Amino acid sequence: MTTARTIRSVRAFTVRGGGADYHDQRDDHWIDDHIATPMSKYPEYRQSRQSFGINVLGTLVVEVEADDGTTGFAVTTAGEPGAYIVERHLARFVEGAPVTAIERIWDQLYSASLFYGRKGLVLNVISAIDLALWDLLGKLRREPVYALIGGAVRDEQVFYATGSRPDLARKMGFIGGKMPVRHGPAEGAEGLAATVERFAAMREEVGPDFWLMADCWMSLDLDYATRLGLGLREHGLRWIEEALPPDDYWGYAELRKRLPPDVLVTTGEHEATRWGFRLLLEMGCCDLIQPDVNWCGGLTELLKISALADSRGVLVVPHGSSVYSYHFAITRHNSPFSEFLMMHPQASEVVPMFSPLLLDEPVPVNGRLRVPDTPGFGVRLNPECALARPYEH
Ligand SMILES: C[C@H](O)[C@H](O)CC(=O)C(=O)O
Ligand SMILES: [Mg+2]
Repeated sequence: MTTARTIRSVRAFTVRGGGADYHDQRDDHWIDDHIATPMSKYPEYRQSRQSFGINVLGTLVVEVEADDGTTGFAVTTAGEPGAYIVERHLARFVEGAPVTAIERIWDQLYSASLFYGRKGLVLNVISAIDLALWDLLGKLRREPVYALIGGAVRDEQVFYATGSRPDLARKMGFIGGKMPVRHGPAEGAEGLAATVERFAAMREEVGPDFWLMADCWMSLDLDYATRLGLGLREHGLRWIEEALPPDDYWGYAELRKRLPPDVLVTTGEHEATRWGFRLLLEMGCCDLIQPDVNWCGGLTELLKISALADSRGVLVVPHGSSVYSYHFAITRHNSPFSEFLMMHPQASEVVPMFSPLLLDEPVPVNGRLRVPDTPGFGVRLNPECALARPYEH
């Protein structure tokens, strides 16, 4: 009986180069080529996000082992600081607990770290522990995680693609393409015009019906976001994403009021917990929410966030997070499509999102994916990726 099993140990490893810290790429990658950020006001940090440290953390791998030797694991963006938090603080709430005590463990992880956590790195760590526990439970019960949380509501998931080439994404069968905005307010009217021109040219390439979105990665201000949203609307903008810093709930609510209803305002990938998303929903900040299951608190928390959104008729379109969100989205009526982040340097091929870290990581084919029935999340760690364990306890 699974309920008799307990957790013998939890271990925290770090690894560099892609994986969950998907911004940790080579320097010829589209994802680090002059993309607007909150640091773009400083010219020395404008060309490369790695120059200000977007990839400073690296990947955290959390492994949980049951008393029968079965192991589950999950990954997130947290690196060595995350490993420290697992091994020196949060391990005590996991080791010795029943493998089924996922809710109680989550509450202890969150409550015990409230004095220094609440969002960001600590919630990334809690997310990885939570996802590792779900992976372990699935392996012990020999069920895919999606079957543990209510089962699939559709046969397959459809995807839009994020990257520099929506024109190629359309040919690969994706339902839409999301492009990074490359110029922020510091680059003035010229930068805004360049974004509109690039979007207009892409619209010509993809035709009138293919979804085109703009990802602003927290880089704009309310006035600029309003002008950009109106400018891109002329070329069929479907949504403007993360236009403002995540704490500016008031700015998002105002942006939502200023833009016409056919331009969706979206955000959420850097938000965490049911309370953070409740604020976004109750303040009317956005039309759909985009939590990242590796950052928002894990699957246990995302199920709560999703129910909140569903009660208000709001879609939940998880930020790209590979198998960890596929098993969630396929079970939710209000998650009818998902994001796939194009991790090929030129966005010209479909490669696994957390490559090279995971083996058996599924990818969309012709823009759609059937979630495999393999137990847990159905992936294995690539033994060729050298893991370090900096804070063994
Ligand atoms: C493309 C964006 O700048 C970022 O790298 C990824 C992201 O925000 C998303 O996939 O959404
Ligand atoms: Mg985004």
